[in-house]
Amino acid sequence: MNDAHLAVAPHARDTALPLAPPVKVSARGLNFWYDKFHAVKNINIDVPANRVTALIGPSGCGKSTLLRVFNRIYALYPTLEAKGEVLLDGENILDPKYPMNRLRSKIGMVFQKPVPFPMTIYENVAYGIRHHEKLNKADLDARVELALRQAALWDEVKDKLKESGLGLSGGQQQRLCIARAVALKPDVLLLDEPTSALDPISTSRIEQLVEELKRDFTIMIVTHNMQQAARVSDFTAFMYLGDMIEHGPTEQIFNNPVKQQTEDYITGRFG
Ligand SMILES: Nc1ncnc2c1ncn2[C@@H]1O[C@H](COP(=O)(O)OP(=O)(O)OP(=O)(O)O)[C@@H](O)[C@H]1O
Repeated sequence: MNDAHLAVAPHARDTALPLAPPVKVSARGLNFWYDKFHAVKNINIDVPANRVTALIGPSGCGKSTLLRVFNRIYALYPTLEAKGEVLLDGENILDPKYPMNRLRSKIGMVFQKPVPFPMTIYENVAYGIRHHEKLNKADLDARVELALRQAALWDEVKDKLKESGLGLSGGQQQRLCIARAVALKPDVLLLDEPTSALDPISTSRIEQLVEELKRDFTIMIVTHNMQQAARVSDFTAFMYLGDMIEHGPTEQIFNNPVKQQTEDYITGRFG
């Protein structure tokens, strides 16, 4: 990949959106260890509300690890440790006193491989809602429909809600996983290489969807694909060996990076 000046999506300069969006999530002095391995090093970043922030960098640089720390997934494993803060609207979600249930409803995550639950399409979406809220049947139906619409899947599945989610195509399954995540009305959506298992048409569908979803959610996306980062994100952070080398508006990172390492990566000199 040798294109130093990737096309940056026009939405990055969208004048309909305010120029300086408020900060939704901030990492402050964030470090993470897999046992003794220091995988994420002293990260400080502000993630703007209702924008897409892409994490890029060569394989093993810590992108997915950082994303998962934002969802405190590591807390399930005793040898994993995070230090520092992740502030969501000013509250530290890494504080063990911050309830996990609340965290799961505020920060949704979608993984690389679509993994629907082995249940109906309807239940895939309703399951999480029921866990967090008590709704009557009509309200639950409405929430399931809304989530499937937000995930741009409703028209394709509205006549087969009682069929298994596993019967959908890969791209549809990934949109079902997105519906499952947005159904809880989270503030933040974390997308970990959401298109890497998908064909080009499904990939472009999801990219289009990400553009629509940022009206309602703050989005962080890990991607291997620099063109994808340039297409979908408003802000980009470049990581290398656990450090965040540089972050800023996507247009600046791709066209006018400050650090030599960023330029080398963007221009395909390493990685
Ligand atoms: N469960 C684990 N136990 C120990 N080390 C791990 C574990 N998961 C990841 N690592 C290490 O942490 C570092 C960061 O990994 P991570 O998966 O976050 O990188 P990445 O930038 O997302 O890579 P990729 O683009 O290849 O997915 C790597 O050196 C990796 O080997």
